[in-house]
Amino acid sequence: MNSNDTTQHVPAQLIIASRESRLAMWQATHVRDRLAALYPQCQIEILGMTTRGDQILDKTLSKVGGKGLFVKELEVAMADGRAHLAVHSLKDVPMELPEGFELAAILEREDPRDAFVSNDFDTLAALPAGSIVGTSSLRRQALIASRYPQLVIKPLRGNLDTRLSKLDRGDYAAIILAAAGLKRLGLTRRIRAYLEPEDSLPAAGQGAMAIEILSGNAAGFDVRAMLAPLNHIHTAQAVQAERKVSQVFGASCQIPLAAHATVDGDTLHLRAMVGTPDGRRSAYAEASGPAALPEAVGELAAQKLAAQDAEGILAECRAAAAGDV
Ligand SMILES: NCc1[nH]cc(CCC(=O)O)c1CC(=O)O
Repeated sequence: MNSNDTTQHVPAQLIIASRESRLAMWQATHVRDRLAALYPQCQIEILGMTTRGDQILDKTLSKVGGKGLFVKELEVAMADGRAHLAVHSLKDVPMELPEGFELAAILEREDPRDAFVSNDFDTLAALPAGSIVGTSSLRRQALIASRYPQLVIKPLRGNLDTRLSKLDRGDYAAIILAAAGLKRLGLTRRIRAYLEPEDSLPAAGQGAMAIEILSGNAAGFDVRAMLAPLNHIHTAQAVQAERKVSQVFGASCQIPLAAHATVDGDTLHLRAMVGTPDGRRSAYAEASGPAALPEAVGELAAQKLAAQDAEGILAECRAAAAGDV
């Protein structure tokens, strides 16, 4: 057999585990359609599931256990043989996956920027003093606190539709959301302004989708090889560099941390930031290097942050989080 001939390995059925939010379902459907085009003989289905992260709507995620809450149930479904792959927003995937799981493909990134969404105002700068801005991201909170100290930040949880309805009923003057989610759901018209990476450096992995699988050929066929055509090399390199920075600082949702990379030919450019939630202290670094060695570029940026007392900043974050309970 020719090694390029994968047809013999294609199973009759493939099951995709997904959260049930509209964005998660859009993403899972996108993956299903692309796989269906590649493997017309395979029947592909989506198994929708509610995760603990979806159920907890009243607290800031950082206080209830962080990102893992959105992926655990999907991993259990794969381990039980109820699904072969899981589609995630990469931003929600913890840096360290549980033993036995791996990311098999990273899809081409959508717009990585944060978006300013408001019914009455055009930009953050246009908001009157005392305006309430909704975000539950410590990274976005730190940015707003440092640049717009006259604004009041209030937590905002729930899926995209829930967040938009809280804005529409007047709980907030404006909210900050990832542009990627709004664009995927056809809600681009809700975006009043984009926060450029210079002003609001995106979170590691923002705008990218990841496909997680069980390592090895647990199901008796090579899922990883089937997903390989969906992997977007430049996005994969960029997010590896970004996630390295997060990993070095043991990032949980409790740290305002941003990392954003772009790949230009063979070169990867990475920008990274850590700060305190009150926006008073931050460290910022840039690093460039071979796109083929993304983790090395990530480590270089992390070293530059460390040289600006990133550890001291993180210690302050931990103290703030502990004092908050
Ligand atoms: N934390 C929730 C989350 N995870 C991924 C996205 C948006 C889509 C993406 O970044 O791929 C969002 C919503 C948001 O931050 O506004």
